[in-house]
Amino acid sequence: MGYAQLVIGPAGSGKSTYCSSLYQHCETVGRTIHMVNLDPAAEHFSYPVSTDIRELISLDDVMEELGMGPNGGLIYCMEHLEDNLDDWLDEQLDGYLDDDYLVFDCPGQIELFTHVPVLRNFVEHLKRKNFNVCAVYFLDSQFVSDVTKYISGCMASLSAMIQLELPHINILSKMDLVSNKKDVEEYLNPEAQVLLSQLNRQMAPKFGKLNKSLAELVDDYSMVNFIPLDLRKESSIQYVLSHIDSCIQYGEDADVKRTSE
Ligand SMILES: Nc1nc2c(ncn2[C@@H]2O[C@H](COP(=O)(O)OP(=O)(O)OP(=O)(O)O)[C@@H](O)[C@H]2O)c(=O)[nH]1
Repeated sequence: MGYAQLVIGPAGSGKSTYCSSLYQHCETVGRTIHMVNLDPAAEHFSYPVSTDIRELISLDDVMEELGMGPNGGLIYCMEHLEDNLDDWLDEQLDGYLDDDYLVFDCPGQIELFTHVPVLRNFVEHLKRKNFNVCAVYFLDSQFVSDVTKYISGCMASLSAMIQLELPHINILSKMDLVSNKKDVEEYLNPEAQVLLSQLNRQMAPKFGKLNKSLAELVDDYSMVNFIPLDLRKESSIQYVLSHIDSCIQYGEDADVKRTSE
């Protein structure tokens, strides 16, 4: 059994920075994790990359050789990965041991976790290879400065949840930029009534029915709640990690083995 985090979310939401801080944190506490780059456009890393999609295909090459633009090129690269799950990916995964813990740093193009099936097929492949996988969805805390932005962030996260069908954790990133923590509190576990009154305050009355449906949708999927992450604090990283670990049952098998010995 292997364990994996799939780190997803819009471009610039803080995925790679989280990966780097998580790696450092694990080093400090003496825990081994392996970082996998799934972004064919990435250039610089502040963590050691143990597996890199750019060894299979890079966005630069695709743009140069096929004359594609950055977004079409990225989808092309990811579809190429999908075509190579049984050979390239399996060869990479065979290099890891049972119980290894992988962190996949994904590209930020939103279509990859809304309607393009590449990541879903990628995840299905990992599951067949006996990995317990958790989606870790990043939303920039600046989204909670405005309820309409917040709702759009929730909708994107919901669509990733529905598309990937994985245990799913939402992270509110860049908490160091939030000066008043009280401002975000009501968004961490949002209540339909609070969202609705805020939406109605900002939007024209003709959107009343739409606002009600959106607020109820977020409330119905009570899974749409957020864990705040402040990378300046080790305790905050540890808190997020322990939530993810419990989602993928990391550590539980080891505990069972220890008790039965
Ligand atoms: N203040 C602050 N800035 C952050 C934090 N996390 C990321 N950033 C900044 O936000 C920008 C984007 O961060 P990345 O980690 O590259 O975001 P990403 O989601 O990997 O972006 P893509 O690779 O484009 O998908 C960078 O300038 C980071 O320095 C944080 O916790 N606090």
